[in-house]
Amino acid sequence: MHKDHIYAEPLAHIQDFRFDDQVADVFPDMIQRSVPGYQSIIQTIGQLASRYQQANSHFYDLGCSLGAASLAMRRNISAAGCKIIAVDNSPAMVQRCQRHLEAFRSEVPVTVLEGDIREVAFENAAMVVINFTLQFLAKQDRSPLLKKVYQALKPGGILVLSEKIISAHSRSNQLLVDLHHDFKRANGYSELEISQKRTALENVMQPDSIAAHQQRLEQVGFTESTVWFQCFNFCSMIAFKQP
Ligand SMILES: C[S@@+](CC[C@H](N)C(=O)[O-])C[C@H]1O[C@@H](n2cnc3c(N)ncnc32)[C@H](O)[C@@H]1O
Ligand SMILES: O=C(O)C(=O)C[C@]1(C(=O)O)C=C[C@@H](O)C=C1
Repeated sequence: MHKDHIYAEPLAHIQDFRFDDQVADVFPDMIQRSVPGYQSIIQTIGQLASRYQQANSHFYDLGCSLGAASLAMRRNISAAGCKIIAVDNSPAMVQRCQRHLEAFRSEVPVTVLEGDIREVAFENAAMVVINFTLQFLAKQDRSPLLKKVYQALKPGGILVLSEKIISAHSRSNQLLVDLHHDFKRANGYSELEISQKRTALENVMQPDSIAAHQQRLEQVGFTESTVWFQCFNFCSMIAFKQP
């Protein structure tokens, strides 16, 4: 696995963070060392696919990167006529995702689409995963996407939404950010790497609070949702469409 050294040397100009070839090459190492609980979240997505699968339905992985969530779902789907659709708008990610999925054999078909999740049409879904991707959309684009997801879900279907979050209170927010930075230090990132990446993400990633997520989910039709995972300022929620 290629190690992430992208922000290790001082950069004269820190560009906005992009999911380009350089990031795609080190992505498994980067996300593992940056997101507390990432592996548990991926594993649980597999468990949820097993529980919420319905025959003849679609499973979407929106902002799939290298396809970790698609792989976890694929390993756990046994119902007939199911199909996974993984979407990402980064050509660097889509290329590698395709190769990654081809490296393992499975009966469950996966289609990898290069496209913008705001523009792709969804239907007949038993499960939709948006794992650390909604945070990269402009705030005004978040509700329309979630509304489209709600409408595409079959009765009894679920959305898994994982996000970096902010806390409404400044003292708790600062603590969660500090604990996250400690996590990064413990995983070998230097102060320079932490601060340069923070600057790179500043304009491209706008986290919401858990309350804002819950309110938005309710507004688009999800009458029930729950936080099933939180570690520091990272969380994962499940929203249910009534059976
Ligand atoms: C943090 S990564 C997601 C990680 C991945 N879901 C996983 O679990 O390993 C965010 C991904 O969302 C993609 N992305 C961001 N905005 C997008 C959009 N509007 N349409 C499609 N993909 C998008 C990026 O290219 C990137 O690969
Ligand atoms: O490194 C951070 O501080 C992050 O916010 C991690 C985060 C994310 O939450 O999506 C940001 C960009 C990378 O794609 C991987 C993970």
